[in-house]
Amino acid sequence: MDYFPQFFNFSIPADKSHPLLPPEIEIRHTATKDYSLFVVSDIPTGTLLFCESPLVTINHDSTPLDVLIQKSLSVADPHTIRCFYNLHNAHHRWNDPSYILTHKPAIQAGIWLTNCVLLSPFTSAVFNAVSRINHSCIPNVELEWSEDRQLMGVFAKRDLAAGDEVFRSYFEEEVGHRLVQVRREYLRGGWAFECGCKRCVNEAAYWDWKNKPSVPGDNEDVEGRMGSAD
Ligand SMILES: C[S@@+](CC[C@H](N)C(=O)[O-])C[C@H]1O[C@@H](n2cnc3c(N)ncnc32)[C@H](O)[C@@H]1O
Repeated sequence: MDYFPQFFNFSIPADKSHPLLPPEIEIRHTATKDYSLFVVSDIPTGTLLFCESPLVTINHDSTPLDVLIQKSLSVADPHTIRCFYNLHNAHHRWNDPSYILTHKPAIQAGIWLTNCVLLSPFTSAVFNAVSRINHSCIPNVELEWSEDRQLMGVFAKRDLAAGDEVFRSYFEEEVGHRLVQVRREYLRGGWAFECGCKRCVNEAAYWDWKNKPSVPGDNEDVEGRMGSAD
């Protein structure tokens, strides 16, 4: 089955409610990162926030990525296709439905690379609600894939307070131990965005301050901010 512009409604999820999320979790628009998930009540460490099955899954072999995506979408139902095209695309900006007819593979690959999660060394997937979770170098949730149930669980890694934004880490733990410059380069290269998490902003400010010739009385701001977290 192929898809046409009339399948798409460009109204990304309405603020607050999302069909896959429990009432304790809301989707909201943010000033700098487009959409994001927030908790509306206190949630203790280890709690399962929600779980979700994949929207689209790909088994990787030597076939080019765009061909694999096209193949998976060709058997997807219209609702899945609409959800897929509503996801964020950090690699390929577009907002004109007719654009899809000429730039389809690039748009699909852009959405895939912006949102995909590895389920195993040879399988990746894109999820509808999990895709709205932004990255932080101090994540407060973690993902756990259940192969038996074919479900992705989102678990609180720390105690969450009502109003907290939900963040996961887009990279392996060892990258999280590296300097801000390395972490940002990793996300720029692989994910096409400049990390604006509080840890990166604070650490980058520290390095800016450390690398510039010292001026008396110039450093209170940075030293004061270094202790805060997401
Ligand atoms: C998987 S999506 C996350 C949800 C996305 N904000 C949305 O509106 O659907 C990844 C995109 O979110 C944004 N993003 C996620 N974490 C970010 C961060 N720490 N700093 C800046 N932008 C971030 C980037 O545009 C990135 O390409």
